[in-house]
Amino acid sequence: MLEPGAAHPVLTIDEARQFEAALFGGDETREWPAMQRAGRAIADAVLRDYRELGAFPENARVLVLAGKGHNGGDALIAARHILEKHPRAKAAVCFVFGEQSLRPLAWRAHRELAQAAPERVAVFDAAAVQKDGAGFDLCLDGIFGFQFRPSVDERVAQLIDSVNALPVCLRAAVDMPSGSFRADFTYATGIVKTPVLENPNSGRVRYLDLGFFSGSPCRDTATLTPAALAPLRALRSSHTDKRDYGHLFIVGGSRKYPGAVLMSVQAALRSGAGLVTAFVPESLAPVFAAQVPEAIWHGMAESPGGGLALEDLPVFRERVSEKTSGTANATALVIGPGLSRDRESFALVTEILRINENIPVVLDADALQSDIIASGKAPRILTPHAGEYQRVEAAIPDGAVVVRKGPLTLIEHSGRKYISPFGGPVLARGGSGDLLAGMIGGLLAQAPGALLHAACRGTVWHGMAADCLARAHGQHAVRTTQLLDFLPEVLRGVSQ
Ligand SMILES: NC(=O)C1=CN([C@@H]2O[C@H](COP(=O)(O)OP(=O)(O)OC[C@H]3O[C@@H](n4cnc5c(N)ncnc54)[C@H](O)[C@@H]3O)[C@@H](O)[C@H]2O)[C@@H](O)CC1
Ligand SMILES: Nc1ncnc2c1ncn2[C@@H]1O[C@H](COP(=O)(O)OP(=O)(O)O)[C@@H](O)[C@H]1O
Repeated sequence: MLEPGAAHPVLTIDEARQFEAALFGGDETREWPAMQRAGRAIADAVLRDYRELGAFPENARVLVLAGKGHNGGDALIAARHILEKHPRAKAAVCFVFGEQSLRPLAWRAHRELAQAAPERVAVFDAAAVQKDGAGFDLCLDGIFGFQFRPSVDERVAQLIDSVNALPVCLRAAVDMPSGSFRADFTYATGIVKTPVLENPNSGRVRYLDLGFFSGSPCRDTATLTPAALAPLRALRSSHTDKRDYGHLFIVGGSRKYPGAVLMSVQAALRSGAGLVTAFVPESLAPVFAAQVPEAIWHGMAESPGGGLALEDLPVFRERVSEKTSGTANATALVIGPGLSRDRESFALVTEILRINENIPVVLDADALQSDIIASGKAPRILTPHAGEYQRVEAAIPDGAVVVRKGPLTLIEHSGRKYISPFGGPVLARGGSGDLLAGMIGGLLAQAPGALLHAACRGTVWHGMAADCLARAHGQHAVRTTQLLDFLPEVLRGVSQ
């Protein structure tokens, strides 16, 4: 179990309906403040995410697609906040079912928007939206909420299709994309509902915590929150030294993929681990030591293929058992980054997994092979991407923590699932996974009994740092390892 607040439940539509009925009892005086909070949270999140594109344009054109109910109200309130922050921005509001169809709270939200910026808000009918060749900087989709039941009527479907075809820099859906609306981001207000996670039109799912939940989630599926990082934000105890922060051993690298293990080591060093020792092919060790002197580099005999040879197994065995700086040996292992598919290296790591079954291990990349993941009994975290997951799925041992990486990373353990609503396509470049493995390993080395915590915390931290990177420099012209420079910012809450 994670600490309270680190994960909030993901609910089915029926559960969410019951939950909201219990929370608000259909009482508009209680619903209105929640709608205000949702609208503000959407505005803040949209403007923050927009930074991945650059500055929000001074003369931004914002298209608001408002349905009849709460989602329309949330979108209208969000538009008001955006216009208040950007005094030259304009909103085109399309009441998809007509202005007269608005329910009381959505109507109130509309009135407040119109009063806040009367000369900058225009009502567009569907035809005006469809004809708008100039396009929009931002579109807020608040047509349907989770009360929506397919199917969408023909007229609305056509409007959504034409909005999909318009030039729009960022498409944001409130709570759930309406029909076929293709969102770049979906902002789940207060509750993440299961269909959002399955909808291919959701884009990136952002959870906006409106304070509905406290305590530990009692559901099988939960969404991780920034509170998962809380322990990393605390001051370290004064009477400590490096021996108190774990010793991570990383095994990997090959002549074919030298860089992957170097990236894992760099990430592990940034995760707070006291000591990091890397076991790499001997031809690589001196170069790596010159680049990253904080790690202890151990050159191992090389196989003819340029991987780690089996011959140095006794050396590794000795290093695992000996004391370093008077402290215990390795407190966690990471095996796999850049290992390559060398038979000897596979044999070596299979044996390494049998040396000490008390040391928890992260198995990544090429170490994700059925025979390897089944070797030994040490507690383990597996970090497969979709292709690797397919390769090893049938062999995953009971009790393993599995970090299923992808656009929406899912962490599975003992029948529970935790999703990470952080990170984005800026991570779609070689090395992102190597960094994640190093971070999870470094966290695990510091708390070797807490596998689930290390997996969740590492994934959240990595994803949030990726978001900061993309906001600072965009998604395109960056290098994977730049993510590491944003790890402190995530913990210290600077300009997120
Ligand atoms: N700079 C470097 O040295 C880098 C080295 N790398 C190393 O490259 C080796 C091979 O890694 P691969 O990840 O290509 O693994 P594999 O070649 O084992 O991929 C297995 C299967 O998964 C598919 N696949 C690959 N990436 C995927 C993704 N992100 N999502 C879904 N399916 C995916 C592939 O098409 C393939 O069918 C590993 O040793 C890895 O550590 C990579 O980490 C990239 C950076
Ligand atoms: N489109 C995306 N959105 C969010 N995260 C992504 C996206 N693409 C990749 N990632 C993340 O980047 C990492 C890639 O890992 P992996 O595929 O193992 O790459 P590598 O080749 O660098 O080891 C994972 O953490 C994955 O979740």
